Amino acid sequence: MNFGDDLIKLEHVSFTHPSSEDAPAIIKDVDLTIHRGEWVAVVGTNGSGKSTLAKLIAKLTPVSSGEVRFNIPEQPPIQLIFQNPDMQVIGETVFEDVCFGMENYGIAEAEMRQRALTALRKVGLEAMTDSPVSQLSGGQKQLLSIASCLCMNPAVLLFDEATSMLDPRSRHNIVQVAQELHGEGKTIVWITQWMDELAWADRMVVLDQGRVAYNGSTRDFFYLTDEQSQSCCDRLGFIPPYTVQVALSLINKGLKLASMPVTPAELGKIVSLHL
Ligand SMILES: Nc1ncnc2c1ncn2[C@@H]1O[C@H](COP(=O)(O)OP(=O)(O)OP(=O)(O)O)[C@@H](O)[C@H]1O
Repeated sequence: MNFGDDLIKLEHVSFTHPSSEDAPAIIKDVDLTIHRGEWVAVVGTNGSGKSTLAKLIAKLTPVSSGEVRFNIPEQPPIQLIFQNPDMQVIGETVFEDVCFGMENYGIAEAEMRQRALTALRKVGLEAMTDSPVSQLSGGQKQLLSIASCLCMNPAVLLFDEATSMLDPRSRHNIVQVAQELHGEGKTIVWITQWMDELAWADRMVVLDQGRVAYNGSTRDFFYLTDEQSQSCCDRLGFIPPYTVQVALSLINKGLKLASMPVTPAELGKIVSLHL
């Protein structure tokens, strides 16, 4: 797949928290480019620096050294959807909250209403449009903060483990919304701990103790092996998604697969060739 311009470029970015300057850097010498229209997944274990990297990419946190460069004419350039919705929910009612960011950008009332209702419908919150935010569950607040970001129509949507509080149906729904937006040309940065969420990414980046340990295709991450028959996924100690586990088990049983599946649909297609 071909992608457009370089939208965001991180060059030798490092970050040390100002409160613990003697401690090792949290982000270490990261070089990373995000292209227009790309879906980049970022994975890493707890504490590997994913949320810190997200805030550096969105320029919400200043780098300690290096540079983050934007080549994004649109306004707003980027919206970060946090892991914890309490970081983002501001309004008294659902409708007020979803309109808050748009008000700051001076969007006309009628358009604001239309964008708000469309975003609330997309995330499945339209029935709660007039509800007080205080009556929302944690997961519903997360859906609300996703809706608030969607209706800002940024060039880049950066989801920082945004589905971690959601039930499986809502999570599936949000992945579908992101897929639709990606299909329309939006750039997506998707930070996750769920290996099955990598299936939709054009490229994945693995963060290990603040460093980029892998930057490439998901297929190569799971299937490309070294002389010791270890994949990058094995070496870094991740457990591959169910689809890849099934494919590897078929290969171990001697089946020659026509190609290496990452999504369940790809696996289904390959297995059907052997029936
Ligand atoms: N305010 C702070 N002061 C000092 N260190 C911090 C601060 N906030 C985070 N850290 C440290 O930075 C490191 C990276 O944290 P970060 O939240 O970016 O990781 P993460 O990969 O997003 O983790 P998780 O998956 O658990 O959310 C951790 O070791 C954490 O302890």
